[in-house]
Amino acid sequence: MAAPQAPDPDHARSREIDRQLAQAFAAAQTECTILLAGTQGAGKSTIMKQACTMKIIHHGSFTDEELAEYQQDIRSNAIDAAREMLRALEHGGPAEDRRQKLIEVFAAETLSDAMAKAIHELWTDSDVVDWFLRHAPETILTDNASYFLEHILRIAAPGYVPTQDDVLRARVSNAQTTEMTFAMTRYTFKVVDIGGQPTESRKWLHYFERRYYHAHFLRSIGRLQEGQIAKTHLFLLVELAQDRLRESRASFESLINSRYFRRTTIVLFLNKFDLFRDHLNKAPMDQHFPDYTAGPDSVKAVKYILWRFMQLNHAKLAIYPQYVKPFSISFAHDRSITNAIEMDIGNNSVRSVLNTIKETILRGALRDSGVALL
Ligand SMILES: Nc1nc2c(ncn2[C@@H]2O[C@H](COP(=O)(O)OP(=O)(O)OP(=O)(O)O)[C@@H](O)[C@H]2O)c(=O)[nH]1
Ligand SMILES: [Mg+2]
Repeated sequence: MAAPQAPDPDHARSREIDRQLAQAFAAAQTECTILLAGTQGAGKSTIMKQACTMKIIHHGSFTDEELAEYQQDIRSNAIDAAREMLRALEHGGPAEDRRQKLIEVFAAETLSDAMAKAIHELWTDSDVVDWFLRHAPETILTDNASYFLEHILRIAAPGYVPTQDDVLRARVSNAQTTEMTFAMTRYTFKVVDIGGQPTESRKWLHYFERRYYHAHFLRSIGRLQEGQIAKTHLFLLVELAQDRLRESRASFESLINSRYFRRTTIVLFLNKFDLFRDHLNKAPMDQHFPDYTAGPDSVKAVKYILWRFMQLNHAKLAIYPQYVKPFSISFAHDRSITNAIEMDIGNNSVRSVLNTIKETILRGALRDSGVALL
């Protein structure tokens, strides 16, 4: 009797490759990959968090467990904010006695009750407030430092559970890539946050390289037709911080003119509009852009910045600008906005941006994108 034949490893491998190709082909029909790119701190994870609350859209918020997970990070954000305030006050600020007192309690690493009280006392001191106003722009605190200082007593209280707004304002830099998938009608959106460490930006190109070769391979063996590949959209986040615009413009220019993105839809998010608007009076635009002459009007200033970015689009890609306010919680002063365009900018949410994109895709108005069409 003939001995049973040993399984042919080549055959098994070939079947496995077939299975993977079939899977990739099926996914390519309806999957839309959104790649979040942008310099460190531009707001990629904040958009991710916002998309995450969309995922659980019916609850419209993070769960209590998810909120609680941020407690430590928010407390350390608050300590960092207080340190930043102290550093700024070192340069001739008022209330030197209270500053010294605060430095003493800062010996502890965790946010104690005494520390929170001392921070609160200093931050609400009218001389300190005036001094910060008078010494802007060199004393403008970063991002949401003033928010955490304002809420210091609540954040330090025993049993503190962060609110959704606290979580959106938390700064937790991620070096690792995170992915999230959610469905909208027949599309599956995969949002990929590649992390913004300077060395990580290389990963963007790696990521596209992999997709490029993979899709090319599929097409070359006749499994994919033009337009059937996964749609990949590059969401480029640019923070509207005047002092970081030079760096953002450089990375924008190299990315959009790279061969990988030649057929990719680019959505340019001009982010942190609320901070930009608040800083505009304290830090006039012409300090960084001498040819800008339209004064402290935030809408004109944003349009000018957008124009400067669009000038770098040598490859003439389809770029869709969006102004986004990622926080669903409204800012008190938003109500006073009367200018219709400004209203539009200030009230745009990630959800409406994604909806617009979804509709545009469904209408087929956006060019088919993705590196396989290179
Ligand atoms: N006020 C305000 N703060 C924002 C906005 N977008 C992001 N932030 C804050 O900016 C900080 C940095 O945002 P992240 O989302 O962590 O930035 P990132 O791009 O993920 O940064 P890395 O992970 O370091 O690459 C956080 O404290 C956010 O809350 C905005 O539109 N307005
Ligand atoms: Mg991040």
